[in-house]
Amino acid sequence: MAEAHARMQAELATSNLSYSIPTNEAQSQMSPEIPQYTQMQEVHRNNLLRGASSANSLAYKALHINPVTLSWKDLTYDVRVSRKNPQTGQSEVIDKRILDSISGIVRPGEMLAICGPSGGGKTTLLDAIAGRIDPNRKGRKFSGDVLVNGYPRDDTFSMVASYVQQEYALQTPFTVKETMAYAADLLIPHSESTREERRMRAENVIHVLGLDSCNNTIVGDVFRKGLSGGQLRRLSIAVELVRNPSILLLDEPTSGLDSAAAENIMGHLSHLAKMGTTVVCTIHQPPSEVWANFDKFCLLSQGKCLYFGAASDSVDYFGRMGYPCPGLSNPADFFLRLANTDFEGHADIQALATGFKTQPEGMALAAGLARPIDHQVHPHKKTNGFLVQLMILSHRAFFNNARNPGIFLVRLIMYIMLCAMIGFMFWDLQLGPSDINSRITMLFYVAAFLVFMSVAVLPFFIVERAVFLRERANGWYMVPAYVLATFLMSLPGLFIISLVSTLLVVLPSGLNGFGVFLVDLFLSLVAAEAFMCVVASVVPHYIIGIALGAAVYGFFMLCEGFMKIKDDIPDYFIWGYYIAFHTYSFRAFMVNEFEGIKYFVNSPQFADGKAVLKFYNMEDKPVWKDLVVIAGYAIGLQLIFGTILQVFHKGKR
Ligand SMILES: Nc1ncnc2c1ncn2[C@@H]1O[C@H](COP(=O)(O)OP(=O)(O)OP(=O)(O)O)[C@@H](O)[C@H]1O
Repeated sequence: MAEAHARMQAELATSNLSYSIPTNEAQSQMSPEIPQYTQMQEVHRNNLLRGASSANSLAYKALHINPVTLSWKDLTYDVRVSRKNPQTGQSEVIDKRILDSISGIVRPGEMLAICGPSGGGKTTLLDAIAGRIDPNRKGRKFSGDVLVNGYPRDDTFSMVASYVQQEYALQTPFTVKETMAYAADLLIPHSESTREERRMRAENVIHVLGLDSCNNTIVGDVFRKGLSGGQLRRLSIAVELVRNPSILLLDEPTSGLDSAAAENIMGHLSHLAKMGTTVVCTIHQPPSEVWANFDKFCLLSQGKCLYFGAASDSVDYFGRMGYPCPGLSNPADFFLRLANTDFEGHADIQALATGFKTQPEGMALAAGLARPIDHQVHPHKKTNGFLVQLMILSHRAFFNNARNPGIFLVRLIMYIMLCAMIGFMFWDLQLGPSDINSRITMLFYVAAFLVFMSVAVLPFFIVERAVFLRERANGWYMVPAYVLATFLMSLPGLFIISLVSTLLVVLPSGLNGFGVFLVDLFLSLVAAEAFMCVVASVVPHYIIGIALGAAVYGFFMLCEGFMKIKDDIPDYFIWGYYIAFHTYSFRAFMVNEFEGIKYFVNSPQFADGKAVLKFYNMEDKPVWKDLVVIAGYAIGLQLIFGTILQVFHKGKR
């Protein structure tokens, strides 16, 4: 027990935020709103601690949550869309109302479910609460206030709140334990915690979400089976819990799960709420077991609020409004049928939305919003510095690359197979006329096709992008730290691929200049990978990215000075010759190979290597300059990649 207390103390000491935590005395002076929370929390805490042998109880206690009341007033969101006018048949541009003056309040210890039919506005409302809607985008109009303990939400919101999105975005090669360890290392300031304390925090969250049994199971991907859907969902929640957020926002936490898994997750969320977390989740159609967990319920349809209040009062409310819920039926199913305007039998949405404001429940909401909040929270930003972030992200990126078969192993095998074929095809080249052709075509193939194969990594970069987006939107780290870490940690794998490829190509064929060949291939692959990063950051789907990458590389191959020598390239394509990094890569391979060849045997056209270079407009082109240009491309493309992430990938829509 003493050990458990020490563990809890350590947990509290590593709290990421400093809040004014209400004392018992302060709590007793709180408004009538608060005792409901504190008593409930206390009872729940005591119940959990009574069975103190359970690891879960201690873990819950160690999750010391600071109370935050989240409220929103009159959130209205219009989007400009074009549609066909049903009367005239002409297309017209209209302002579509996605959210129509939505208000609500959730207090610590409460779990709010935002329900409604598909397209009702649930995700938009959650995004609006979380500040994930960009009000400055063209064609959008957004108004209304979101308040944290009565104060306008500001940029410290990401320190108090965590958002768990619907799609899983986790790095696939890591186990639950490793994923949580990285989350703790990134989110908990190292200046205020020891490594041991961060590990303890991670372990506690693992206990809280019941993930102990799969502690050593990997997330999994197309190559390897890993966690189940329910476990993935819980891990997605767990990584955001590691910094003890006071507010937890979840978009469809049960989507795609069977009813047992859904019930299990909602049970965990309900526990978290009872411990003081303010929980808001969207949910499409909760089964009755899940419905039982909700304290508050909000029903949306066509962006309008049909009900906001205690879940337990909703059946009575709709009965009063003329829609009695049939006995023995799941209230959530009944409400969804009322709100779903796609099918027959729905309620009069406008009448319900207008009527709500005049009913006692609507007036209680308005009164709750007007009342001052008694508990205070003063979050201030406390994050790790650039170097600490760089160190952790580099560590994570290194092992992610090394263990992700799609990023390293599969590519290494592809390169080994292809380069072995090249080696055997061009075995022991001599100095005859046909060998001149063989050397040139081989170097073109290496410069063009080995670079082209970097397209294969794109789908994995798209998966990585989703992880980055989630983490950045939740304020995990700075973009430059992420870009630099991923860039630096891609280098060892690319060097191994380049070295193995060079060994398999240069040694069997007897090409010249092993060292320069290796450096040229390595830098070309680094530039190619940087280009793929840029492509991955701009395309909506990996298939479009592969098509785009293939098209650009195909064009660069055409322009690199082999298919047509530089002087013969038409003027309208000559820019392609200059911008393609393939040009510099191919030229460096050629100069490295031919500059040292003093003669050819029986070759009337080319007396020596220099004559070949002259024919290809490559004479007097120092290799080092081309290598510097390729390195410049790699760095420049990484800078473009970082700028795109910084400016366009803020997690707002
Ligand atoms: N930027 C936008 N431009 C046009 N329409 C939009 C935009 N954002 C949201 N919408 C529309 O607003 C409506 C609400 O979308 P939202 O994703 O919030 O619904 P939802 O209730 O979460 O649905 P689901 O349960 O299917 O996820 C939909 O009809 C959607 O097409």
